[in-house]
Amino acid sequence: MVTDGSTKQRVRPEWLQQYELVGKIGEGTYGLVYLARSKHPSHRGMKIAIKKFKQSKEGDGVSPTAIREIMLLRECIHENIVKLVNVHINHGDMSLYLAFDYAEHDLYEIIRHHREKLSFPINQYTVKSLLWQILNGLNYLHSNWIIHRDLKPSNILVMGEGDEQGVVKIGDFGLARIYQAPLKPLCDNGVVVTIWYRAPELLLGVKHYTTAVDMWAVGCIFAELLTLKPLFQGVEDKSTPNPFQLDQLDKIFKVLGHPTLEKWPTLANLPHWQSNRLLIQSRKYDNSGLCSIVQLPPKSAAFDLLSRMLEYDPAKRITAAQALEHEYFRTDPVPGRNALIPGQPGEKVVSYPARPVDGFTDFDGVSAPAPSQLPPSSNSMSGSAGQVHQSINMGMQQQRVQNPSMGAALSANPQGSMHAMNASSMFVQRANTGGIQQQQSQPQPQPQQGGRRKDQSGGNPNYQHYQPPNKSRRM
Ligand SMILES: Nc1ncnc2c1ncn2[C@@H]1O[C@H](COP(=O)(O)OP(=O)(O)OP(=O)(O)O)[C@@H](O)[C@H]1O
Repeated sequence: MVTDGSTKQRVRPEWLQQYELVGKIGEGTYGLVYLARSKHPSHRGMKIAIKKFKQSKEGDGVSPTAIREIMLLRECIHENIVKLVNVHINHGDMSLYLAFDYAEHDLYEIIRHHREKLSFPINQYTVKSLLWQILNGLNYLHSNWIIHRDLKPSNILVMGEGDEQGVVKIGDFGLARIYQAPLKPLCDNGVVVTIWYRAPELLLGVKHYTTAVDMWAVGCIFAELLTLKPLFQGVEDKSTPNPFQLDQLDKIFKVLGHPTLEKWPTLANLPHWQSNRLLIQSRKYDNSGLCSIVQLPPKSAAFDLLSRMLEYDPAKRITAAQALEHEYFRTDPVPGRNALIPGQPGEKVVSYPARPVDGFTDFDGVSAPAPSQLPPSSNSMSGSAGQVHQSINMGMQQQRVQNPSMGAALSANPQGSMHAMNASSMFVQRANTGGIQQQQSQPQPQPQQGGRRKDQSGGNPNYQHYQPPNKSRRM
């Protein structure tokens, strides 16, 4: 127990005492992300990202989305997939906390840094290494029947200083699911891929997702790495629950031309193609052409790979496994493990900024007073979490208060319901999960080392006003 000097007592969950909470680093659809440091003697000071999931709307505890994320993540062990190190549940409000290895960067920030602060593009070696590692992680997921479904730059994490510097980690599996029944209709889930990275078959109402939706998103990310600008920036029409998003399709068709039945025979079966064909076909485009946008020679390996990722017909779209074998990765500069170093001697080293941390927002997303205003013994975040714990579900609460451990590890049974495990086993140890075997993909990127240099300032006025869709990304 911790008292904050007021009449209200705050309970400090035991699991939270393993960490020194530093502050909030981001916010997504499903909750807030915090930076913390481990206090454990063997890895004291190690940075951890803690994702707190919002309660489900029904207020009935941990949401199915969160359960899916845990089940998937606990099984996913691969160098290019973000590592889940710990799982906690606060029984007071059934809020869920997932602790991940912390990644200092993500592609959203890296691209933004080049666009807004630097006067040069991302070097070729870095682009290639980032892309190779995204594909390597994705190939692992797809080989294990997992579709990510929400790939976008902010979900592609890149490790900062340390042994894994410059290594890509695919993050945010909140929307992914195992598709053991690949043809199971997913209408009940709604449309899930963020609109700019959304594949055309989804926009036209396809009933069954395939791994090809991820490859489309990777194509969009590849183009964005080259140009520093989202390739298809459609405006989402939020007034409709159906997946048909005309403006997004419009942006795609403007660049790639109209899809045809010749190129995409199953187009005719898509519900929103049938109902909107005349409207779509009445629009005329003087196609700007993909190669002029990305400024790649049409015969280059890079352009060939990009076009195959942006193939209209999902059945013809290149797979992650095929993409890893593409000529693009065999030609100089070959990809490496540390993506954040120059490919060639003499090329500029870029120092990407650390994530901004909002140290005054507590675990409830509520702004706390500055530390100077707090009594010496209080910890604003842990205290606050305890407060939530105390205020909800008193029956369970009283039982829990007597239990020295306020958190508990989670296990999810095959029916998807959760139960708390013995508090003494509250650390979910990946080593014990018997996770999915890592698939070997080749060629393995060659490890490369290198230092960094402070960034070069200089804005690119063309992209000053670029904003991500729906919400601001940070804080
Ligand atoms: N392991 C991590 N280490 C460091 N930062 C992370 C980590 N995981 C997520 N983040 C960052 O936290 C922010 C919010 O992430 P989150 O996954 O909750 O939302 P999102 O991907 O931005 O959006 P959405 O959840 O709506 O898809 C992002 O900037 C993301 O890069």
